[in-house]
Amino acid sequence: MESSDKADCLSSRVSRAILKQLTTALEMASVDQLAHPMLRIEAFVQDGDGRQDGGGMAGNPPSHVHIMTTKSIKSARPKEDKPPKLARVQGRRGNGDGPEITIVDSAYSKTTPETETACEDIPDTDRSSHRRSLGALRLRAKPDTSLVSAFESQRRMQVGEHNFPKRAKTQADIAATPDKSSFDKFITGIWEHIHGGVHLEPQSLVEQLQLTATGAAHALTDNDDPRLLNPHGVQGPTAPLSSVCLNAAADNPELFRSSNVFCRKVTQASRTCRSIEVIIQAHWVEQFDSYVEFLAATNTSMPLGKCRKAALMRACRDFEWSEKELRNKMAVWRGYKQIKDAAGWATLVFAGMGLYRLCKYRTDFSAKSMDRLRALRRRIEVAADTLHPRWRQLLALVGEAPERRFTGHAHDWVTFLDGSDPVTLRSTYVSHDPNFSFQHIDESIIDGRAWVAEDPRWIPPPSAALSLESANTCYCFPSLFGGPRPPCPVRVFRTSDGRNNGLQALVSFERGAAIGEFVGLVTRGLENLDVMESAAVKHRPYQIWQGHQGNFTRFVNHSCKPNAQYQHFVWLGIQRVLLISKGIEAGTEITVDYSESYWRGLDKRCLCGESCCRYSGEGALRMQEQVRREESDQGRQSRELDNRAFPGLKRRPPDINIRSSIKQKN
Ligand SMILES: C[S@@+](CC[C@H](N)C(=O)[O-])C[C@H]1O[C@@H](n2cnc3c(N)ncnc32)[C@H](O)[C@@H]1O
Repeated sequence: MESSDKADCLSSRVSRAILKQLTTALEMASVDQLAHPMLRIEAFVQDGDGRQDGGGMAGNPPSHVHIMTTKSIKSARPKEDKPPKLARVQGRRGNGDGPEITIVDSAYSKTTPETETACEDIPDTDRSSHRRSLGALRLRAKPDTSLVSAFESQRRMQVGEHNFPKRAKTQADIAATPDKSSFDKFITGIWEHIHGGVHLEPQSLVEQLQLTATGAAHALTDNDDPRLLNPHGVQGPTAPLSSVCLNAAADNPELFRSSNVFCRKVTQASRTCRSIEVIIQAHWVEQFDSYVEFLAATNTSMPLGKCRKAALMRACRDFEWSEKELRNKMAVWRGYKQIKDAAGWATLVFAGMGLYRLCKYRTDFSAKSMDRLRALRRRIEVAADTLHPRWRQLLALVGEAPERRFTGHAHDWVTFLDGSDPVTLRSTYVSHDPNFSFQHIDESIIDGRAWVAEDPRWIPPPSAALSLESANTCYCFPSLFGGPRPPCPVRVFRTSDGRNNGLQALVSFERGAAIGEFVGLVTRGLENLDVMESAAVKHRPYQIWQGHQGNFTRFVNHSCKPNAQYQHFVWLGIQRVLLISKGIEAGTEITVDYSESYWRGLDKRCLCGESCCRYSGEGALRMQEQVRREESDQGRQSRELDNRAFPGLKRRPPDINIRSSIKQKN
């Protein structure tokens, strides 16, 4: 008899014996009392060294047989009573050297007890079906492919050696998965946060309001009374939250004002908290690294990897996070540290929400990007120190010096595009003007000696009514004149081509946007100096001079292909000269066309470097010659005067003249 047949017989005998024992033990007259009786036997046969395969143990390959049978032990039933079929799985394990493992499940037997008992007498032709119906014990040399194919159309789960059980994605699954909308993500986010690691503790909020808002938020603003944060006078960290908030209706100006200030303070405080969060997290990564170094130094036999693991495990316990969670967070925090290393703490403190995304997805952490950040470092620090004088107080939390490095006005510093240390504005002028001084102003100052008590920029109402300039319809006006002007995102920088300083746009300005107003001393009669010439009323020209007073427009250079222009507008009856973008990319220099009347007869050459440059080299000389010829034309001279008086009406860009009255040498 073949070994497989022997196993079948063995299976039958064992089944019968167990069945007999079971019916006695369970005091059953017959298994027919059971609705779906099944018998399942599992047996192992292996070498006596106690090893099993698959465990990665060294030594001889295991020589064992693993036999499982799930056997129906009840006679055939009517079709409608059949229990649902179980999955039939047939698999093989082993490397071919030793006996194989065969697993066969048989759900429902059509065999009768008689056929089971007479196994030796079964004709060869019936044996395969007999074996299958028994789902019997067997040793199998090859898998029975007939079994596999018989169930190919059924749902099958597989457990691979290393895979977690999963159902393969079908093409239909992929096609049916729509992109999640932002709203769906928002809802999912709520569930994730409610069930996730968010800790909202109102009492700690009170502490934050008191400690952070009065300390750190106050650090970011100069002039507000921190007591306004707490209009109800919270005395200590244990005060209830209700005593902090404003719960009365704002039905009088004072309460409304308190509410405004309170809301602003809390908003600033949460912004400050975000800054604190990122610098602490970047700093924690530094501390983690130094703790790993400490472990490596004190345990010389411990490999660095193990030191890291030990530090991580220690941190996981203190954070009360899983290793996976901490590792994920740490990857982001390490990004913060890298950015801090390249561009300094100010970059982290003033980074927006983009910082998290950048560090989580590491979208652009190339060496080139880091070099760009390094070159920005000093420019960011100048802006941070001068516009937020107390921001460095936050650095006390990470053991850094809180003293600011760059004092004064933001434009008292000249920065370098290559990232070199900034220099003072004064130092860039003293070589040609030892008495150089510059006062930063937001509004023009009327030169009393030139204009006594009147403002030459004033436009009388009848004339204003006729003028297009009086319409005040430009959308730029609210941004420039509708409230406090925020500092303009521009920076004075040192040019590398002999034009001394220039003005750089830190953000992009869309075409038509007002960048700022040309302000300075409103005077008249100046000669041999760079001035803006204008006139609100015909035959009453005035000059705006930025020699000692002005704003950032003072540093706008000329280009023959400019990306901005000066334009007249009238605001509340006063003519203004605005610097308007023609479409400016972030990081580029802001330039205007000073106009022909500026360069005419000037013993300077234009250094704009544009291929269309009109005032340099041969072209410039030809232009100057032509200008000389034109100047002899008296009629043209008077037309020019008109144009200067009403540039907004009669001339389009360049419509304002910066005029240098330096006399022509000949
Ligand atoms: C209004 S200021 C501009 C800022 C100036 N570069 C500075 O450092 O103060 C005008 C002066 O800048 C210089 N300048 C501006 N544009 C120039 C250009 N395209 N070529 C040469 N010099 C230029 C000239 O010296 C001019 O007198």
